[in-house]
Amino acid sequence: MHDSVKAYLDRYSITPQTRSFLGAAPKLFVNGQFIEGAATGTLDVIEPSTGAKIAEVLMGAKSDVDAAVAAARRAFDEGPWPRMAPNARERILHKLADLMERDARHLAEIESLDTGKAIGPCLEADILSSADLLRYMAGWATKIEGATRDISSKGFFSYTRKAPVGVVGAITPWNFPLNTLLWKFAAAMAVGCTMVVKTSEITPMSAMIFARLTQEAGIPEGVFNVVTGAGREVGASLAGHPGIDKLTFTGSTATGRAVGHAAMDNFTTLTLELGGKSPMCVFPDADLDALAEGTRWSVYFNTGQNCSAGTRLYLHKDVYDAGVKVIVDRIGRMNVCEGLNPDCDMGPMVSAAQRNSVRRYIDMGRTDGEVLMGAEQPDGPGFFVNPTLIAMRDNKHPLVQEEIFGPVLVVLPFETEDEVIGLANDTRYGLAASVWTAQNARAVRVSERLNAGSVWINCHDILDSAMPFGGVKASGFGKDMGREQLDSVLKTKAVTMAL
Ligand SMILES: NC(=O)C1=CN([C@@H]2O[C@H](COP(=O)(O)OP(=O)(O)OC[C@H]3O[C@@H](n4cnc5c(N)ncnc54)[C@H](OP(=O)(O)O)[C@@H]3O)[C@@H](O)[C@H]2O)C=CC1
Ligand SMILES: CCCCCC/C=C/C(=O)O
Repeated sequence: MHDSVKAYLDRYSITPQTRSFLGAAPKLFVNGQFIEGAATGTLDVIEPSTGAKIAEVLMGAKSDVDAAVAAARRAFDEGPWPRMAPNARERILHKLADLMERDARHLAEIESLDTGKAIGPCLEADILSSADLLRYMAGWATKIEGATRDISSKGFFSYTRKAPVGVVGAITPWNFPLNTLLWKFAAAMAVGCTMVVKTSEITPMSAMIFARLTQEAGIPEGVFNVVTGAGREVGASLAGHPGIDKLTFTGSTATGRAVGHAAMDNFTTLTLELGGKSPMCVFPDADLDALAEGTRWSVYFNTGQNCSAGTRLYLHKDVYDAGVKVIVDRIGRMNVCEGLNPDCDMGPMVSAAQRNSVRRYIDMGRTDGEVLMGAEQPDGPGFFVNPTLIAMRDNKHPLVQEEIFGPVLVVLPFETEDEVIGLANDTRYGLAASVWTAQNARAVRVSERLNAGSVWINCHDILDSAMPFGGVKASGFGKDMGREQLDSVLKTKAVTMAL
């Protein structure tokens, strides 16, 4: 391990579990075993606050995906998991949530070291919220119901029967590695599916700890499998694998399109949770302090690496200056530093490539807009980008239309309700949006007209295990979380019996 990372770890009292995990390279998890499989080599895992290598991960091969899918298939076709009493599955999932809570600090440390996340928010938003989702979905295990349909007048008795869809393939991103894995895992497990997950090669570590916890909780072998490796190899072979029954993906719109085509070639059912460029529409009567806090939580939290971040701010002209001021005051106080620092509000970007991409957008903003905050970038080996606010005029500009995935907020003025709805909906994306006003009637009216999967009123990015999440248009389709997700991991059979 590089001296700078050793010194970084020594500055904070990390758990012994984290130290020992970093000493041993994570392996693939297939059929209940940690194996090297057919891995062709390793990939360095880079710690973003120092820019130095912290671990290595195995580069799995296509044959590892085949082995993992075969294990998941056996576990589904012959194993106890889909066949056990639903309340037995429920108990195991609650035990797994207990274990996540027991090891929450360790999981948060690993997630922070892998992604650069600020440890405090990471503990809450990444780890504990994932355990909460597991408990929420565990409760559904005993509540999967079909229905009877009365066609007795024709001399028949009919009912529907819900059954687990089968083997679920999941491809997860690097911005919320464990959390998005749980977004896929919890519902699938509750109803009795089995699963193969391919994690992002940038952030593979928390899934490995989670795999150990699934063993400890008593999830049978083959039910949950993890194959690390490159997207273009492991990810592509999982997406197009004829042995999976459902593919669920979170990531970029471009990759989502490719995996979607691959899945459709096999008639594999599909959930795509893709990019966003979510608008915040702020009317003159809005609570601007709440708005500033909303931008902190949504745009700058997680260094802007959040698909539903409210990164397009439309401020009514009457509160334009006041809105900008309150945001600059609030966000300017954020502590941008290394993620393990307990006082960290915002850590570095996940990778040098992501930092460079964000800097290119900021450079564009310097030329084509007016920088109101940030933009100057810290030196040093870590992948830091300061919180940035840029005034723009042209709604068609790439800074206003493209997903930057960094701590960069663009602000534009508007005058009328119709105008802001037009501006907000003028995007290829449709993941989320928010309305900020003291008038309930206006809030509801505007929320009805915003074309997005989630609309928040006087808040942004308030997520809950019970609320479905997923977009429209180039933000994808299908839902994670909420009871709405269950249908995506179930198949419905219509049964009719002659009386
Ligand atoms: N909606 C969201 O939450 C996310 C959006 N993004 C957006 O995407 C941009 C680029 O990030 P990037 O890491 O490239 O995101 P990707 O969409 O490429 O990565 C998401 C997942 O897909 C995998 N993957 C990559 N290529 C393929 C493929 N051909 N077939 C199957 N799976 C594949 C990745 O693996 P691997 O990492 O190994 O390549 C990762 O596990 C970001 O700047 C951001 O705008 C990114 C992440 C999450
Ligand atoms: C406060 C936002 C939490 C988002 C958690 C998961 C994000 C998923 C995504 O970006 O796709």
